[in-house]
Amino acid sequence: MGLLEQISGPRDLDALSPAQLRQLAAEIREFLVQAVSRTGGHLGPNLGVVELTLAMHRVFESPRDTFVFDTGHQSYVHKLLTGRQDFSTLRQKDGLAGYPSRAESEHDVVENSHASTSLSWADGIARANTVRGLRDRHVVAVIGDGALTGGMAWEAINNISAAEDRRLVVVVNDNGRSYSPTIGGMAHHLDTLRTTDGYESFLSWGKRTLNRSGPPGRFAYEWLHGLKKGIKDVVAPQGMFEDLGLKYIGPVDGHDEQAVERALRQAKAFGGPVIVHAITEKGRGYSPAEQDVADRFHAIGVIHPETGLPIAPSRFGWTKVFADELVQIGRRRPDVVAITGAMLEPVGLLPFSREFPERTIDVGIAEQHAVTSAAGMAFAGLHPVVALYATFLNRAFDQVLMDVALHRAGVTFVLDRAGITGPDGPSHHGMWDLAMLRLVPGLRLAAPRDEATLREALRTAVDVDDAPTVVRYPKGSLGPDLPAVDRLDDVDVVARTGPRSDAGDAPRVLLVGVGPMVGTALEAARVLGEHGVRTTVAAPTWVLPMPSALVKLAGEADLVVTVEDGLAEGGVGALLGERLTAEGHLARMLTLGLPTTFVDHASREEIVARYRLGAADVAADALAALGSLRP
Ligand SMILES: Cc1ncc(C[n+]2csc(CCOP(=O)(O)OP(=O)(O)O)c2C)c(N)n1
Ligand SMILES: CC(=O)[C@@H](O)[C@H](O)COP(=O)(O)O
Ligand SMILES: [Mg+2]
Repeated sequence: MGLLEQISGPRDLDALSPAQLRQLAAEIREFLVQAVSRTGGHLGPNLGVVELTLAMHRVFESPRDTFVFDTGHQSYVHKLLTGRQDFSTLRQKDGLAGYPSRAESEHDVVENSHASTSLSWADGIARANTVRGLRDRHVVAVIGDGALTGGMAWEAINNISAAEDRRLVVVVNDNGRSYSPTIGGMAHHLDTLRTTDGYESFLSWGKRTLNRSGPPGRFAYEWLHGLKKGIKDVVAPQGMFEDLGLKYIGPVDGHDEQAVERALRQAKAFGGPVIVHAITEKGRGYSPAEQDVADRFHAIGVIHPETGLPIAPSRFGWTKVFADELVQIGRRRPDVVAITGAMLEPVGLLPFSREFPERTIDVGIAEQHAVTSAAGMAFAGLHPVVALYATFLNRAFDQVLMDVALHRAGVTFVLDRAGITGPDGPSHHGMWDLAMLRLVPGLRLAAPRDEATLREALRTAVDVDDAPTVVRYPKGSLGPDLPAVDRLDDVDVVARTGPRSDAGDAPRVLLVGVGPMVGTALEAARVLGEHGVRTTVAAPTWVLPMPSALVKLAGEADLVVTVEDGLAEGGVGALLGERLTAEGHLARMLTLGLPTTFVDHASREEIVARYRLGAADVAADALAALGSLRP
């Protein structure tokens, strides 16, 4: 029996010797590689925090002491040490969540997975502990160097540093990378702290020299100490954290469990806010990850554990088409620049960055800054394309509204992973974008249904220079093109099914598919046609503002059914309903989409089935609604 199987909770770690802890770390790495290669997940980040997490659980006493993992994608080791060793259903329906989950364990607290929030959470918890007189409880926040580029982290540090009595330990897990290497002044500062080789070797040279010349006198030690302080200011300008009032311990080798323990014990004893700077390596101990220059296996699909090669082909067809079209636009338009929030490759900007490195801007995990900075670039004559995952635009709503839209800035937002995303769970579904963005005056939004409309929408979007434009599309593979059979102004009709339009009094249904749900609408229309229902399938690419042609078409139908993979309340269907009512049409409507709830992790197909968004269910609901329409 291995050591890992004997760990049912953190206190089982207490009796282990340093040698046993090293063995346990090796077992955990082997477990992670085997388990995550079967399900997919955040392998690289977790391989990097094995010793760190072991040390945290030995020095502190979770759940009495609170652990907050920034983003939470690096919490697998924590799960293993807190009674969750069945990873067979990781990120699958009803299985283990890919992030901390309060439903799973009392050891999990923050499950939001949007980066850079951990220090605010930790500040709040520690403040509450102080107010409630719980002076012996500690809060430990683990934040990556990437998450540390986010504005919220600095708002929190500003508060934490002013609170001398707060029992708060900030562990900076510094692997030098977000997905790709972390950028900016903050990253540079950490880099400087990390590369104190000159300083450390000078010090050990000093110690060796003194030792060789016999037992050192007091003077020699004072000389060494003075020298140490002097050089440290020159070689390792660690002043920033300390100038802010935070005690700084480090840098410490994050893969030396005993060294991390020592640093954490020191931090615990200090009694006020402390930063422990740990240097780690993403993907540590698994050579395919260590050698992966792109992202060190940040988030993988199913792979062969021996080789690290993917088992399924690439899943991101929409992203690839965007990537290709943007390069073509970039060749024609020298004013077009691309902005990413630390996700160059996942959002498809790698090809653009290779061809136009000077026109590619990685702002770090800083979506709010990305948006307002884009407004500035638009003002100064550029056309920025801000490429984000849809869910991460949520936090920059105010900037879209007040900086871009109010100033009529020509900025294009490309929202990947819009709608249902799947295994990353509630925080990652990009399901709020349509309901949120419809409130922005002047904003135009396209939800392309296939490759051709994605390319066309992007070209149209970058031509708009006096308003925000948005192109949103889902995660996953791209189906075949769905050409129009007719076009009414700017609304495509992609099918007409059922009896001919002059055939008696057969009911007329308008099915409206939004983006990837056009395929679903087409299939549902085929079923309705077989039931003798005259069905028109409309596929408006530009859904905001609401196209008048769509309102007109809807006004002529007996039943209007809208299908989208965003919120039903407040989405495109709801907006169409409002417009119809405002214009005096009393069409019967079914607005199908996601309920206003947090949608758990599961595959896209399972979520579609759960919320009755598959073609068979759409058709059945439409037929039921028609039944209730009959006199
Ligand atoms: C607001 C927000 N933007 C983007 C992301 C996507 N994202 C997830 S992890 C990650 C990189 C995090 O880097 P770091 O904090 O250094 O952790 P590491 O993966 O290196 O351990 C990014 C950009 C996110 N989770 N939240
Ligand atoms: C964005 C984020 O947090 C990622 O770590 C996520 O898990 C990756 O998901 P994709 O597989 O959709 O890129
Ligand atoms: Mg990092």
